[in-house]
Amino acid sequence: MTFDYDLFVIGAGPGGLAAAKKAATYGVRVAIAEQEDLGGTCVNRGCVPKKLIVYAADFALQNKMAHSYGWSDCPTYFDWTLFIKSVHKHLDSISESYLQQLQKAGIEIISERASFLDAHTISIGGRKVTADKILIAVGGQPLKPNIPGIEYAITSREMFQLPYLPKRLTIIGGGYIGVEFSSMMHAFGCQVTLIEKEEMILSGFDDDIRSTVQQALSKRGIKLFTNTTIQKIKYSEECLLLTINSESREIVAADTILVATGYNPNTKNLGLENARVELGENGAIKVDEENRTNQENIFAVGDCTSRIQLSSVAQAEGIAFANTVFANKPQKLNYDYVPSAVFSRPEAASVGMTEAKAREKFGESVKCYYSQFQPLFYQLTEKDKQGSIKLVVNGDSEEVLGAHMVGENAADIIQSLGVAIRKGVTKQELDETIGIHPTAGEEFLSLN
Ligand SMILES: Cc1cc2nc3c(=O)[nH]c(=O)nc-3n(C[C@H](O)[C@H](O)[C@H](O)COP(=O)(O)OP(=O)(O)OC[C@H]3O[C@@H](n4cnc5c(N)ncnc54)[C@H](O)[C@@H]3O)c2cc1C
Ligand SMILES: NC(=O)c1ccc[n+]([C@@H]2O[C@H](COP(=O)([O-])OP(=O)(O)OC[C@H]3O[C@@H](n4cnc5c(N)ncnc54)[C@H](O)[C@@H]3O)[C@@H](O)[C@H]2O)c1
Repeated sequence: MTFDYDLFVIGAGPGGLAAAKKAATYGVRVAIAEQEDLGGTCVNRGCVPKKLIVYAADFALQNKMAHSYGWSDCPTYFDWTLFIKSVHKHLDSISESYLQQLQKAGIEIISERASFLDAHTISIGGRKVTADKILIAVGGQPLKPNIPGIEYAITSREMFQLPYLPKRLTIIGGGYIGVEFSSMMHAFGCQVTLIEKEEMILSGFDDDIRSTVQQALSKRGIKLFTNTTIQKIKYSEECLLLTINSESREIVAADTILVATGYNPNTKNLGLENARVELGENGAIKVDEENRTNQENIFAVGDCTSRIQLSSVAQAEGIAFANTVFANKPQKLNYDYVPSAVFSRPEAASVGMTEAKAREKFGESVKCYYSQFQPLFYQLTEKDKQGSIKLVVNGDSEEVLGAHMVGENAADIIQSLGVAIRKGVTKQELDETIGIHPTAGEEFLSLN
């Protein structure tokens, strides 16, 4: 049987784009369908605009300290509307550059929503196309909990479209998105309340990292409610009123409510039943280690598989898929050492096992090295700004199992350290390494 394409990719986020581009280098005839802008969540309403807002917020934090560094205080004004316009202009230019890259690679771009008619046939823009292999890379979308009045809350998607900064912002969910936005928006002068249902924010991270970030956010003036959920949200002329289910049963007033309680796979109305593709929990596409679904010719990568919902992971899965299927270079990803960072202030980053996970696996032989330090940058001014680092080590082999950090440049430091940890570096080898002084990263080389 002949097909219109060798590979049809649904979704042009980091996963779909990486797979399409890699497959095209192997001489494969590729088409990619995208219903919105090229680049997916990451470029258009995730990592990239988020990091630009982090940079904008850093100016506010640095301005506060500038007088300690000899700069005279002068009035400053932050124009959110102007700033967010220039962010979107930049995002458009990234989408445009993807368009050129895809065209140059000979990949056909179809700017429509795609859905399955059967395992080899896709319906798109009122026509049918066929493909030998199909890759599902449709990402996810924000999950809104079932709370009366939740329709008044916005998601991270709308945060990037805010026409002006709210005076009072309440965030439901103290995970990656909630913590990052609470930190950025507080720096711009918003009164931020963060509500988390667990005992501590940032579930999944090492407990020492969670508590350091939590204390730092509180110290900066973010109002935190943990062990707390929302009973209802009520609209009033002046504001939105949240009734919270905590010991105090307080009512919190907000101008804007951001809900950031997780991401669900985008697998509804995709016609997956027509192709008989099996779904798992919360509609995640079930795949094996080579990203193959239960259908021999259909694969899935990225957030829609709900493995690790990060851009770098989606991208790596896309490349591994193309190498395995089109270049006869079978590639399975190792998910044990995926580094990740929370771009709050202070920044937090992690690679490898948390102390709790390591103890679960290796028991009492696990050794942990923990230190809090005062980053030089803050030493002229805010005396209580603490960085913290932690190494989790297998006591028998001395192998480093995990590294965790809160503080300036944590993401970059952990990323580099991740290479050594993945290669099995021992605590002794770290101790023997000469660092760069004065930096925060050198703290990892002298832990005792
Ligand atoms: C606010 C925020 C901040 C984030 N920050 C970071 C960060 O700093 N670092 C990090 O690593 N990750 C971050 N992430 C996560 C990251 O954005 C995702 O993990 C990543 O984008 C997943 O890539 P993907 O290719 O699986 O899906 P997506 O990027 O979601 O792309 C899927 C694409 O498929 C398209 N699509 C869906 N259905 C169809 C259809 N039927 N037909 C055609 N097209 C379709 C969608 O329009 C979308 O463009 C962040 C996420 C958010 C929301
Ligand atoms: N820097 C980054 O890499 C980055 C940044 C943003 C998002 N992301 C990705 O996007 C995904 C989605 O982010 P997210 O922050 O929405 O999800 P998340 O899973 O990181 O956090 C959700 C939080 O909401 C809490 N929660 C759930 N229901 C609640 C309720 N009813 N009331 C109060 N709290 C509740 C959970 O306990 C959890 O702490 C993440 O899993 C991450 O993979 C990554």
